[in-house]
Amino acid sequence: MTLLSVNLNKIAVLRNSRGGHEPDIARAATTCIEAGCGGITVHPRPDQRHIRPDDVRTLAALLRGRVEYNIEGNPFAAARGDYPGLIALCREVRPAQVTLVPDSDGQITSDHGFDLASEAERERLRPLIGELRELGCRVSLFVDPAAQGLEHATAIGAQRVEIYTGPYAEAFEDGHAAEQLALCVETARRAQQVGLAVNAGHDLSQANLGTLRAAIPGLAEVSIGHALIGEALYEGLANTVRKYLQILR
Ligand SMILES: CC(=O)[C@@H](O)[C@H](O)COP(=O)(O)O
Ligand SMILES: NCC(=O)COP(=O)(O)O
Repeated sequence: MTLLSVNLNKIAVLRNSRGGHEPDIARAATTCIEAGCGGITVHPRPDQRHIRPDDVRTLAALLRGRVEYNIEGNPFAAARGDYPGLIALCREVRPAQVTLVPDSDGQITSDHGFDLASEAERERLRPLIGELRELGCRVSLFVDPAAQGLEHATAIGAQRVEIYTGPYAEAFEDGHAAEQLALCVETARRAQQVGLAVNAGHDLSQANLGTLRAAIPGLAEVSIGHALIGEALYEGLANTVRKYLQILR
């Protein structure tokens, strides 16, 4: 069973474009939950272009005891304005899972994972992972499709990795996904071999998800936002979530 976690960033993009409360994040989350999703993902960023700290708090209250809450983001990005930083938000709301992502300020979206072959990178992450685990959060690290150094991830406390599927999705669209898919599959295999559970995400869609899912045995979770919310414009949010769940059955 692969859990579907719906990323609501793009609902917040639309809302923020006008100010006000619509479309409403809580209503969108409730719709996804009632349609059967297993989790909700948000990726707050210091520039608050989409998910804001208050959204993180609202969703925490709404999701508790219902579905998994996955908060993604860069733990090293500085607090800015009323954005207190990723770790501070996690201290407040204690999500089920925190996915650490090494994206920089102002980056249009995530485009690479942590370099776990680098001891310096690992030592920066180690205390943060320790604190998050003490808070009761499961910790996942965003990694490249051809990630190296996975064998060190459990030693610093990580329990999962999320494989960055952007290159796979791009290759799929161009009709030659085999090479990128093989990288994801091999990374998943090596991660599982060292005791890490495997998540995947970025630019997954109804078109490319089934192939990825079939190729990675034991895929624990996919987090999907951009394509899913786009598809929902045509098909409705609940229907779209159900279609993803069909693919994951
Ligand atoms: C880690 C990842 O791939 C997603 O969280 C992606 O970065 C979505 O974030 P945006 O919606 O800000 O692009
Ligand atoms: N972790 C990936 C995610 O949450 C959603 O990414 P995308 O589907 O918006 O590209």
